[in-house]
Amino acid sequence: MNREYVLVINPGSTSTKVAIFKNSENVLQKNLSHDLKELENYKKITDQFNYRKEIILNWLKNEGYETSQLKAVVGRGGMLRPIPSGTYKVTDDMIKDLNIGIQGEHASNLGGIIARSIADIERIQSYIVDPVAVDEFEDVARISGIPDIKRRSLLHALNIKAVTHNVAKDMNKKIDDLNLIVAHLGGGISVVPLKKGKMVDANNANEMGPFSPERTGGLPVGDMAKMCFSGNYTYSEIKKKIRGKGGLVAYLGTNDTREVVKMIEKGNQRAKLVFEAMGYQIAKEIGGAGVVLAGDIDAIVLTGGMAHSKILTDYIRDMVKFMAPVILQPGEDEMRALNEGVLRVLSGEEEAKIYEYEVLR
Ligand SMILES: Nc1ncnc2c1ncn2[C@@H]1O[C@H](COP(=O)(O)OP(=O)(O)OP(=O)(O)O)[C@@H](O)[C@H]1O
Ligand SMILES: CCCC(=O)O
Repeated sequence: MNREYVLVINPGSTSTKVAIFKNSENVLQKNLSHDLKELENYKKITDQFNYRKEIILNWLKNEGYETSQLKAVVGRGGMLRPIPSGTYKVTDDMIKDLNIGIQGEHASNLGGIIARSIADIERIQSYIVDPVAVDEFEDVARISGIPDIKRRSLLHALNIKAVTHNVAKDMNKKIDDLNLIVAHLGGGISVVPLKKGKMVDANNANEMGPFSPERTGGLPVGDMAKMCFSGNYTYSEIKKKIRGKGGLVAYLGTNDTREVVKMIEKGNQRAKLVFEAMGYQIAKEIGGAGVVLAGDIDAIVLTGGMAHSKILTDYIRDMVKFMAPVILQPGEDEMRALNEGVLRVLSGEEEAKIYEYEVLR
């Protein structure tokens, strides 16, 4: 049988996106939703490995495909040690770090693990592309204010890099010639200054920066420390408050921006205030990113699911347009970006990186 397809796997917190590509053509794509009750049975995200893998293999079979038709498998890569941008072969040390969650737990840690396991059935190559741990920070961005804690580069690297390539192409420029600010506005928010194509700083969507549909972003640290030691919460409850149950969902009971917009349209003043506060914090973060670029900014790009929301993008645009033109690239095309990372390697345009040789610190 001809091996002509690349299987793309992108695990999210409650679903796994899967796609089959034939060269650049997306032949089939599906969002496989998972039973939340089932997911709650697993202590760690990586414990969901077998459960999600079986669902993916069943989907493949039900759609009439065999693993023997695959030439490669690629997964969204996770919270690895800091590494440069690129396409990586999934290797043993990488699997170890994904399983431990060396920089924390994240659904994308499952991407490489599942990709490797399905690829091993056929003895074909598995890859990850531009994982959330891509690190192009300048050293000055790593200092937090307390020596025990470092500011870390954890960001929506895959979509941000893909969007940067799109914008550069539209502007007929090379990414190395551009200074951009890209704000990925999804379930989590990454605001990133790109200096000549390099992501030299970022807010770390899990811990800092603006609040988002389901995350708190940065908080007043004194009050947070008090809350942690109040005796009212376990560590795991606090973590859930910060990521999963923080942000829009904490104030308004939904993490769906479309629902919030409906509330505002019906005259809900609290929804309006909270939504504007999110826009305000995003715009402020963009302002900070502009300072990182010393005001030399070619464009500000708004991307991710929430960039579909006109009311939000209009609000942000009004606040930041004095800095540079604002470009909208709503949604994300991570599946295509993952496939393209593999195609660049298979065509010989780029060499696959080896994690063990690339770890930065
Ligand atoms: N057409 C739309 N209009 C307005 N908001 C939208 C639209 N589509 C998605 N969103 C909002 O975008 C947010 C989720 O964005 P997205 O789908 O990019 O996130 P995700 O993939 O779940 O998480 P992340 O981007 O952090 O990895 C939700 O609040 C959702 O309601
Ligand atoms: C850690 C950056 C990616 C995400 O927030 O999901």
